[in-house]
Amino acid sequence: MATKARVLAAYRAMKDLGISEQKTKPVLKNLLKVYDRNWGPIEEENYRVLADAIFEYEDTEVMEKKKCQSTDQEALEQEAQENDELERPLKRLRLRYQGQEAPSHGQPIQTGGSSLKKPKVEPGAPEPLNQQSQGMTQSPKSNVGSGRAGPQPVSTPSLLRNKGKQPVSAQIDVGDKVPQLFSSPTALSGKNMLTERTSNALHLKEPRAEMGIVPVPKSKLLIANALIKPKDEPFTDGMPPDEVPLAIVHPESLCEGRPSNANGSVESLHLVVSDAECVNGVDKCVGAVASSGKQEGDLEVANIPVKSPTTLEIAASPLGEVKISLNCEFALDRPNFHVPSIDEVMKYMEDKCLRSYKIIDPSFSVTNLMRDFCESFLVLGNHCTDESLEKQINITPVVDVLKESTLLDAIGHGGNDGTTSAVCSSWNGSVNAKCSDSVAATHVSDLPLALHSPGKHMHSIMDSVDDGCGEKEPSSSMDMNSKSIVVGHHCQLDPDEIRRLHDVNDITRGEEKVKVLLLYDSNSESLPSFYYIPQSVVFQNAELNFSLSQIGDEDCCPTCSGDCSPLVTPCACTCRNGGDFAYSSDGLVKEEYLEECVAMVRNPQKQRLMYCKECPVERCKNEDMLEPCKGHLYRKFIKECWSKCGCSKYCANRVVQRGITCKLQVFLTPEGKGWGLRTLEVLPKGAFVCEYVGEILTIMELHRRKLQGSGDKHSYSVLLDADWGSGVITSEQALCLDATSYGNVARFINHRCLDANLVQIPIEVDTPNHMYYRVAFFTAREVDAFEELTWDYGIDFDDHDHHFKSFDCLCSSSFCRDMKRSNRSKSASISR
Ligand SMILES: C[S@@+](CC[C@H](N)C(=O)[O-])C[C@H]1O[C@@H](n2cnc3c(N)ncnc32)[C@H](O)[C@@H]1O
Repeated sequence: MATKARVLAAYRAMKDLGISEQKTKPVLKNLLKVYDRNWGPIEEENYRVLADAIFEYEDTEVMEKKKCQSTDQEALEQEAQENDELERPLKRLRLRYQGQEAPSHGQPIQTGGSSLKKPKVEPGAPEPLNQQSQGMTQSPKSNVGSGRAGPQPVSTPSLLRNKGKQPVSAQIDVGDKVPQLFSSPTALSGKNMLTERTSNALHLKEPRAEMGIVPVPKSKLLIANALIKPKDEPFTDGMPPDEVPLAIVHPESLCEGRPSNANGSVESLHLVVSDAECVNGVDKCVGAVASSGKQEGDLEVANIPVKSPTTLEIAASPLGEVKISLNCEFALDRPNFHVPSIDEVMKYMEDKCLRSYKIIDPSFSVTNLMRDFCESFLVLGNHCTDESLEKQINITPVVDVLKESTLLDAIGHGGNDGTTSAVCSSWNGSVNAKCSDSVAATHVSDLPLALHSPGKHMHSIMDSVDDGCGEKEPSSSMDMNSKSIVVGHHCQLDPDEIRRLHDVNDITRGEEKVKVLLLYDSNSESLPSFYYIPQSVVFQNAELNFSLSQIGDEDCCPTCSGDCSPLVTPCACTCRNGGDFAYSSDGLVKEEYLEECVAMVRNPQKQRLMYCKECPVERCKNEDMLEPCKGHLYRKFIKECWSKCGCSKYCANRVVQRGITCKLQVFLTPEGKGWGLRTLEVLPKGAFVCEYVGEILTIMELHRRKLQGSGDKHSYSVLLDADWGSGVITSEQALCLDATSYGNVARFINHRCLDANLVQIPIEVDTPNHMYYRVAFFTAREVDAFEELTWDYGIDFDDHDHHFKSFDCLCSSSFCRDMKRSNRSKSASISR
């Protein structure tokens, strides 16, 4: 790009941030000097460096003015500190580009006349003490605010503005055990299969010493981290003293001699780290409570003293519930305090972040920041990846905590999407953000995993939610003050129930490259029990040879390399596809190929049926009185390249084996077909959707299972009969896929007569013997986002002995074979 165009683009970017060209010009000039006219670092991240430098410049100007006005020592000290801070971002910037696009060193950075010395960077040189202590805030959470994983070129808020104060962010240590502060009586008897506690308890690490902050012994810190219930808040009036809400320790019972103030509600919140006497008192009492037993699965509390009088509390459970609670008690000192709307607060915070913390990322939002915060907690707590939790957490503003139902909605019944997160603010100045991962989201819905009333003396806000175990505490037992802690208890579940607990955010439980969502609401029937498997597995005696030796050179292309598709002469694999590639370069089944496959299924004239001499299906039914074969549809195969071929995994002739790539969702069909599968994005014609995965069985075994009766309402089997009729097939060779107990998303695809939007194509990957092949579904036409995906099961609705349990077809296709059948029988009965 020409320099002029680059300059104009930079002006434009700054203008978008409300920075005038006049302000931008001198700073840009200087930055170009600093970077030796190298635009790369300046243009990066939407001119972040430039914006940062302009802000720095403005700050410097303000400081210069201050310097002129202020003469006393204090002002000078402050300036020194601010100068130090000011240098740091630039130092980081410079360090970042050192050795690559290195700006010329040794030049002073001129920002609009104010000369900023470039800090000397000496490798290995110790950093000044205050910088060290600030560096300590650069735990993973330092990046959480910006929602970025990597190091940030722009100073984080805590680095710039938390001048010498105790760090806001807690250091979370995983694996290091500390005693849990709160417990419930049920912990003693609790047999909780799901919440077996591991050593990865989340807790706070003692902050390292900072300038001006006296290190607090760990025991005292733990006390400061204790959740203390405000003494007499309206909802607890009349509550017997022993009815202490779960995880809330009444301060008066803990800190004797510590008086409450006039309104009785503030004093207890004032937990100052250095308040040794009370702290000790609390320590003992809390210790006593803790030793009474820890409820596995409880939320564990990490309470971070921000700076009195504000307390940040984080509660997390091994099930992945994370709750953040911020108590801004100074609000209580103000009689005119009103509860602002969460939207208002978010907006205000975003402006503040923009102004004060110089977060200029246009996608920055406080909600995201909180979500990232919770996500980080879950990541550290679960030892899982960010990716696996990515965007699972929803923050839902809920303001009116005085309405029980609203709060319950926010916490327990967070909405139809199954999420349970909430941000609540209350009249007493506490703000809660709660989020839970998928299991938690599921268990507050109607699925079996549910909350269990912890007993008479302990109440959680969730007690009023039907726990799914038949226990429902009256809502009067609910203590609204306990909202800062929500503790989940779980029923004992049998393995079958556990299987039912599908992760609403990804029913594949990470088995696929993409997540498959479950649209679940509390009115939904439960998802049938099954284990998600991404690839078919062989059951017992199914005769299936996966050995490499059976794949001869004629069945693969060992001499190919890279991608087979650009080859002029089709390779051995593609020869098997009629001498041409079945897939286009973008992975779609080629039009002609697809049309042929579709016609074979849809068009009766083009349908070719093959008849077995001794049909295995009939043999299953009655070997002694063998019925003639009813015919099997001839299908066109696609042969994909495979590991024994010389080409790479990214060869265009490998589509199905790469797995699902589109966004899918399992949902409850409104017509009454049960669960179904739909796409969340537009799919072009010929796109691979998914493979039908299940247990590879002999059809004898399928028949046996059918006779045994699984009790399942639905059937989940597919015959692998595309090559039957070519000779005598033994009972061991006649195979099918059964996805009843083990399967993938395909088990949710419902049937549609004739004009279904998916077509089934048999795929040969690693087994040249067509007794086994993969069953892949491709779109027969372009499919709209949110359209249900269907395929024609090929059911003859007149045949009641079909391997599929008969059902009344609700496909609503105008070609519906079942409808025609029922019309036929209706007209037959009329004519009789
Ligand atoms: C492979 S499963 C599909 C998923 C199933 N709906 C579920 O909830 O798990 C096949 C079963 O779904 C139901 N089904 C599929 N297509 C249907 C249709 N067009 N009309 C009525 N029921 C259908 C039948 O009970 C059938 O046995």
